[in-house]
Amino acid sequence: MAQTSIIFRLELDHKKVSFGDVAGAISKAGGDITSIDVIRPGHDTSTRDITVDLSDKNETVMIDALRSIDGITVVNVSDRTFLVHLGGKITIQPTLPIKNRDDLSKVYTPGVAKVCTAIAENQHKAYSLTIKRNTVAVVSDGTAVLGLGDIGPHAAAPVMEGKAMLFKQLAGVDAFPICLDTKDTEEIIRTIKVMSPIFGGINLEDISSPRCFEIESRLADELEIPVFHDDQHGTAVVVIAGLLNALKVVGKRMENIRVVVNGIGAAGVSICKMLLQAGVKRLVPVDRDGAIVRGGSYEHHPMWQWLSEQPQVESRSGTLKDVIDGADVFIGVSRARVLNEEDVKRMAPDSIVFAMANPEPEISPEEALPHVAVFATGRSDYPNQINNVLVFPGLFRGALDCRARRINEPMKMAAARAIASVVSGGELNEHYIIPSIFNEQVVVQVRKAVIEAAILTNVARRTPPEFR
Ligand SMILES: NC(=O)c1ccc[n+]([C@@H]2O[C@H](COP(=O)([O-])OP(=O)(O)OC[C@H]3O[C@@H](n4cnc5c(N)ncnc54)[C@H](O)[C@@H]3O)[C@@H](O)[C@H]2O)c1
Ligand SMILES: O=C(O)C[C@H](O)C(=O)O
Ligand SMILES: [Mg+2]
Repeated sequence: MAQTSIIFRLELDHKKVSFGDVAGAISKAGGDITSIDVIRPGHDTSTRDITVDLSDKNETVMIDALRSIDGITVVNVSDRTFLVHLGGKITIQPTLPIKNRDDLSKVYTPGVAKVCTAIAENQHKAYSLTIKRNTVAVVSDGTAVLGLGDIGPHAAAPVMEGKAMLFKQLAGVDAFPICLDTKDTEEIIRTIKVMSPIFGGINLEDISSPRCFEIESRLADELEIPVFHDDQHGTAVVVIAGLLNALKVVGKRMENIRVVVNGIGAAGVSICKMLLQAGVKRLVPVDRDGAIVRGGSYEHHPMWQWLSEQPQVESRSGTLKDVIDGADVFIGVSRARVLNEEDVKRMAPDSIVFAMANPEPEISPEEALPHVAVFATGRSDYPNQINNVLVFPGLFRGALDCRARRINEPMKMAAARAIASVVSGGELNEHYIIPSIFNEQVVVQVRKAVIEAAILTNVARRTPPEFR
């Protein structure tokens, strides 16, 4: 169940209640007190901020329980998650101060004109003389935000700001969130193209399928900077990394496993493609209407049509509940709670379940864990977090540092292997198949692997000194 952290500001009338009564009521309503701050001490009454961890569902129960006690006044309730978003999560800062007219004349007119002219004469100088060398646009139209669906560009912003924070903190990449108020494929392509001169790369985010496929492939072809749809390829890369290690834990091989992928949207299509590249021979892609089968007809969806033409895709039709029977691996990038305990029980022995829908996985750990050998989700509050945040910071760090023209398949596979390799043989076990995002080796290794692959495949336009 999802946990949340709430701060209750309470005024206590000491003639009627003791702090012990408050603590007892909180615990009875299912909360854990994690901190207590005395805001106003007093003999007769006092005000305290009590931080409580509780399940999402218990919040109103808790408020009612506290209000019902004579002597407690609930002054305010604040959700700590909202508090960290107040005013947005990133800011822009100059790299040097402007202290006097001399400084001003260099960073701004008239001095700046010389620099502009230099770039006009040689456009490549934009990489050394502007923010282009280190800046990525994180672009969404708000149509497939996490698993929340089409919630619009304003509501998408907290996720895009979050991605920008992660880019900066983990890899030193300056990323700017851009939420577009259009769902029109051509308009999105055109908008990104016209704003591209200032950016060194484009990270597309939470754009629903199937539009995301055309938007990405057109931009990748038409722009000279890397364009990467995070939900497709970031997810596929991290899934392959997790699977490489999970297979070692259970002692199975890519060539022998039967894999069910549920949710053949942005993430699912790219995961299927990368599984095939990694050597999977039995693949069952499943969407809302059941399995996508070899020999089927999916004219309305070119990527599903492509999948149905692959020899490794099974021809047996059925619903998720049918095809899960005997599967070695389940990868969910669909919706919350589409699997239950009975379903995972019917998988092959030593099964692997990656339930990656956000914010609620396809099956909860409580239900899955007793029946599977390896379990992972996309969330930071459970073990084995398989999330594309392990990929995009290091991947763009590498792509920017070697000025890659694009991000190709060998670069993605190299990134997957690099992430997997951060967990050493001695550390690897069913609860630790994927490194933490706070493991500094992740960005270091992904960057290195991506640059090496870019140089080998001739998409690098610069060789960083340590690779010469
Ligand atoms: N952990 C991660 O790093 C990570 C990365 C990307 C996406 N995700 C999650 O994966 C999910 C899908 O993301 P996306 O960007 O691919 O979205 P998307 O909208 O492109 O695709 C979702 C697909 O799931 C299908 N679907 C919906 N309900 C289904 C059901 N009950 N059974 C089978 N298929 C169903 C839809 O028809 C669609 O094809 C979201 O919950 C998202 O948060 C997680
Ligand atoms: O944003 C995340 O946490 C992962 C992924 O990009 C998603 O859309 O769920
Ligand atoms: Mg996303």
